[in-house]
Amino acid sequence: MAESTKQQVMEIRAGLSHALGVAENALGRARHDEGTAVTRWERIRAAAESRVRKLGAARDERLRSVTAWHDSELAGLAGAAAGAADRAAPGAAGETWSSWEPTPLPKAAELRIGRLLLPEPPGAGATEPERPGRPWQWEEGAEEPAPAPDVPALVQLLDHGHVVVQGDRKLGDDVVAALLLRALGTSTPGTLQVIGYDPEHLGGGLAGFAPLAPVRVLTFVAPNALGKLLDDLVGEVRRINETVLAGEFSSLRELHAATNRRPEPWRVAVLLGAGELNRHERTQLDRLLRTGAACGVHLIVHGLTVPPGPGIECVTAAPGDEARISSGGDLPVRLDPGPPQQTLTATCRQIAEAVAAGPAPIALDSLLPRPEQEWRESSATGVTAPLGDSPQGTRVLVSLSDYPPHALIAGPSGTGKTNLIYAWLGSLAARYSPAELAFYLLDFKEGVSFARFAPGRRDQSWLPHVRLVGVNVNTDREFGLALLRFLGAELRRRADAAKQHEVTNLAELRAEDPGGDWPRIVAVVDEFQVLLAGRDSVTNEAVDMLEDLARRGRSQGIHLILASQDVSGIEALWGRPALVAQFSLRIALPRARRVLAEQNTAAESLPRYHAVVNPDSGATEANQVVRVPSAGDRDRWSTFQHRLWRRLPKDSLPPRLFDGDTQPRLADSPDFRSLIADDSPAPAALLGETIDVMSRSARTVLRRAPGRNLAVLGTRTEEACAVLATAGRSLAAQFARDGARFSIACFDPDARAAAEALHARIPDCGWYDASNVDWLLEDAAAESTAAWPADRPHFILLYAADALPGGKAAGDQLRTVLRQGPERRLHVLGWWRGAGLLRDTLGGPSSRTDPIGAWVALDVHGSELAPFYPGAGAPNWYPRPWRALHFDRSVHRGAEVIIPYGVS
Ligand SMILES: Nc1ncnc2c1ncn2[C@@H]1O[C@H](COP(=O)(O)OP(=O)(O)OP(=O)(O)O)[C@@H](O)[C@H]1O
Repeated sequence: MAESTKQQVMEIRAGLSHALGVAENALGRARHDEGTAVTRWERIRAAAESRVRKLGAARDERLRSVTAWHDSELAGLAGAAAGAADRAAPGAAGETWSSWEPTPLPKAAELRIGRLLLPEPPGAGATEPERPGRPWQWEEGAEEPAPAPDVPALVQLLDHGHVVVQGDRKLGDDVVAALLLRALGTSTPGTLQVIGYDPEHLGGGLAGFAPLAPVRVLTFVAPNALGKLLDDLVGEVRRINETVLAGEFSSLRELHAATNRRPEPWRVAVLLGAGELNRHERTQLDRLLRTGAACGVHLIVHGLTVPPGPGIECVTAAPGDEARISSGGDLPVRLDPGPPQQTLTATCRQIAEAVAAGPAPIALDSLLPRPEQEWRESSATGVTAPLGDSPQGTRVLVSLSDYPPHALIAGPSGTGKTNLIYAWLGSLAARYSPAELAFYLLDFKEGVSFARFAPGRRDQSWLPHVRLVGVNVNTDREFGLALLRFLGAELRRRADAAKQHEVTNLAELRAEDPGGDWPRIVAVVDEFQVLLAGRDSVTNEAVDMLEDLARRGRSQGIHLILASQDVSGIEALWGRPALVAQFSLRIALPRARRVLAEQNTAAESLPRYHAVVNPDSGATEANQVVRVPSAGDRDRWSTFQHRLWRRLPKDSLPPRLFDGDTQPRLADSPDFRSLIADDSPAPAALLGETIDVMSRSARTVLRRAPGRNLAVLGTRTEEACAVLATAGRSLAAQFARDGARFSIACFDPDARAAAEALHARIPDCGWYDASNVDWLLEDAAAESTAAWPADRPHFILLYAADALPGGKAAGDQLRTVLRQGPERRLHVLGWWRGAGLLRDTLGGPSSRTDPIGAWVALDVHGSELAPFYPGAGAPNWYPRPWRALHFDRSVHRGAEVIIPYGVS
């Protein structure tokens, strides 16, 4: 038993020990599991925390970007609104008072009265703390969103409607003052008139604008005159509708946009508290509210109830954020303070001064049709173009046709005569193409006023209609004659064509010959009194030709415009009543005398920049007052001219420019350029440029015949050398290398350089001076008396022939050459430094002068030339710089003035 008990104990012990081992194992595993679980739990917890953090950051980031987007979107919209407002209210219309100054604008703008208070972005103000609050969520250095721009509160007045101010009286007064000042500051002085009605304060409400009263930019009506004011304004509206808009336009704004004209001022009536209106006043007010704005009549009403309506902006004046404008809906408005007193006074004074100085210029554009309408008119029966507006706002049209055919313009210096001509030509040039209308322009004034129409160094364009421009012609009256002769020739061409087609005037000729070149011609001669000054042959010929052109040009489409500072003193004109009568279109600038009829004094009281246009020889009933736009601005003119010029075909020729102040160049002479080396038996020596419409060269033909020598007379070395150089070069150009012989002899050291220069230009030319000229003369005298003419011509150019050395023997030889040489093809082209010295060479006072068949006189008086001039008289010649008198007895009836070619 004991054994079995022991056995049992052992078994139990073993069992217990086993159980203990198992339990310990289980405990160890459980502990391990617990450790694992704890680790896992901690990991999971850490991950969860990190995710929460990340989600928070992502949420914050998202929130931040949504806020930023919203802010920038709002700022963008506000910026766009501010930009639009800037465009709608540029310069003085929208500038804040701190930097405000008047800036007249080309068209009416909206006017600022305060600031629109746009909704604040949620990021701003109260919501600020919600911006990223944790340091890691806000990037260092990131830009704060820009503050929302200031969006002005604008109201429309000029060319749009009326403004009614209600609410706080004092703030309302500031609004009225701001509106008025901005309206005045954005319009050109004088183009806006203010009429004040202030029964309570008797004008005190507009006291700051008082400087405008003396110049009538501001007028007040009496407390009991509201009815009359409204009646007057209604009357203006009716007149403007009837005569200015005339059914063609629905408003002045439309008229302005279409024609660039603004013939009527804006009239702004400020009604400050009117009490009760009677029925008539109410009706008239309603009419104005309905119809005034189209005619530039606008009302600013303060302290009077006006029901809302189209075109009426209602401003509710209130402090803080309580103000409103009807076009702004519910958006609150913060009103600007009233304009600073100093700004107000200074601006009003400035405007008053400008108005007192006279009306502001009107731009040339107001005369021009739209570009797409240019060159549409036909000149078959005449040319008609506006010259400006009448004081009543209607356009004043000026015509040249069968009646009136020609115009006389007068205006004392500085009254705008040249400007009027520019404006008229511009107005015509825009309407008629160059095929319909051609201009010939001559200005006898010193200066270059017509030069703008021709290509210049700075601007290569020209006015396409212009065929001829003469500037600086004050000393070259002959150029006036040349123009008249040219027009006379054109008149004959037209008359012949008319005869051929059996018609009597240009309109019929054009109908019969549609392919012909028959533009109307308008020839303008500014300061034409210079042409008719003096009792000489130039004046006589000019008046005769003018009379003929004026009489017959009418039906052939040739129109003359003569302009002068003072026509009253032009004897040659008033001595020919028949001539004056043809100039039935009269244009008088302020204070012009005698151009209108005797009793017609309209020009005496004309304001600046105005003219009286009278198409009926100055009869008072035909007066039309016109305000002439300014055509003086070179840039504007140039833009206009370029536009027309670009329409010309590429190969169009520029107009002929005659500038009396510049020396022509031989190299530019078409006659010189066309010379060919054909060994002609009748070579022509060119001498200088003729004063002519075409740039022709004066010439003397040196054929084999007695007397075919040329003498240049006078002491002016440079000019004498220029004439001889032209003659020598042009002759040389007509011969092959051996075709002619040239010899140059020079006896004046001052001329030596020029003589040598010519010598260098002519191949194989002989050179002689005092030391060896005897060889030349001996040889030449022998040739001159030979039995047969030489086989080639010999041209002897003598510089200072009067200083020929060699005494009597040499003198005799030279005489022989002069008398007999030309028949044997020996020609002398000599320079004598005086007409008497030439006479001495020829053998003294009783000698014959016919060996000198042609001469060019420089500083030699007409009377000294008598022996070399046919008939009893002497040519009418007073020396003037760089001009010469040319006479060739084989072709001329009288001498002609020429311009030596510059040395180049
Ligand atoms: N209608 C106008 N509007 C604005 N400015 C004008 C107008 N007419 C003339 N002027 C200006 O007045 C000045 C004198 O004008 P303009 O040269 O045409 O006068 P004028 O009578 O031809 O004088 P002058 O004979 O001395 O040349 C110029 O500066 C010109 O720009």
